Amino acid sequence: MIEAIGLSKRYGDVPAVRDVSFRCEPGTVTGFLGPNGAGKSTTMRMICGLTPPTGGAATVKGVPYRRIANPGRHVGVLLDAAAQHPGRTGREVLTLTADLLGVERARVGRMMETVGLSPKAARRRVGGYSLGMRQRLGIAQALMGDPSVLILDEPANGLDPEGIFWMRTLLRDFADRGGTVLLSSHLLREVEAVADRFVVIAGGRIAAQGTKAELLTAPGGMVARGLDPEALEGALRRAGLAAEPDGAGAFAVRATAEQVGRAAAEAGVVLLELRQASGGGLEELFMTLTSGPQETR
Ligand SMILES: Nc1ncnc2c1ncn2[C@@H]1O[C@H](COP(=O)(O)OP(=O)(O)OP(=O)(O)O)[C@@H](O)[C@H]1O
Repeated sequence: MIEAIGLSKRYGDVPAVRDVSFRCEPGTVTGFLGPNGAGKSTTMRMICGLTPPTGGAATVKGVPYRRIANPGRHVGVLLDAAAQHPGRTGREVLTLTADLLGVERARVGRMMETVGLSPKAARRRVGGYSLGMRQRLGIAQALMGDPSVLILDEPANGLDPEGIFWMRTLLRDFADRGGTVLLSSHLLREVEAVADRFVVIAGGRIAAQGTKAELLTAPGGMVARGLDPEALEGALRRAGLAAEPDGAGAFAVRATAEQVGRAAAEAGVVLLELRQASGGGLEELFMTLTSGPQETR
């Protein structure tokens, strides 16, 4: 289980993460979604004790990560696959990891096989690896200690479609055996097929969270188009409804159809279109939730 409770992080004037709370339960894969710069990496680094939060707290298996003895035996972490030592071979990296965690070296070969790194590839220096190979190596490292929790930041980056399919299967199996998985991506389609729950972050804040069904039926995410867009925007704001231009002349509004309809009627604004943003599926909802201006203050 992973729990983030009101996590916040400021870098000087920049609030990178604001009051982020969510839970990842055993047996599930949680997709942590948001555009670049939304605050995913900062949140994951706080969960893993690498970045101190400005506010809030996080626990993994009930305790702060830094208090877990030999954490690699409980939590597999892959935060930056590109950060491997370029001069070591893949096998050396994994052997060092095994020694560090105190697991038998025989596991190195097994993990190479699990992630699809051939013995030939494992003899090569990491400096010559593609990003996809580094991701596979990073996942092998994360799995080395036979953890029950996996925290992976953009693990699909650099993987080809076959690699993404492989990773999906691996993470699904891991969760089906009772593991807890948190994986981030800026692309919905990379995680949509594997995640049980989604946490969507935009501008450092949680924009939505829940299962696919919950997200698609949740109030909010209406699309409204008015004869006079400015008048509609003013009417929505006066009614206290958050509205963001969708770039195509309409507004994404986090409210119910009734709230939007009443706000328009009270202001005498003619509505040309009013529908659930989720009519276009999760992809459209994700775009709506994350398409607002990424305010940084
Ligand atoms: N060490 C840092 N110092 C200053 N600002 C930072 C630092 N790390 C992150 N930020 C800022 O915090 C915000 C969130 O960044 P973060 O890397 O967490 O986002 P992200 O969702 O992981 O995006 P990406 O996928 O591009 O890494 C951004 O505005 C970023 O510029």
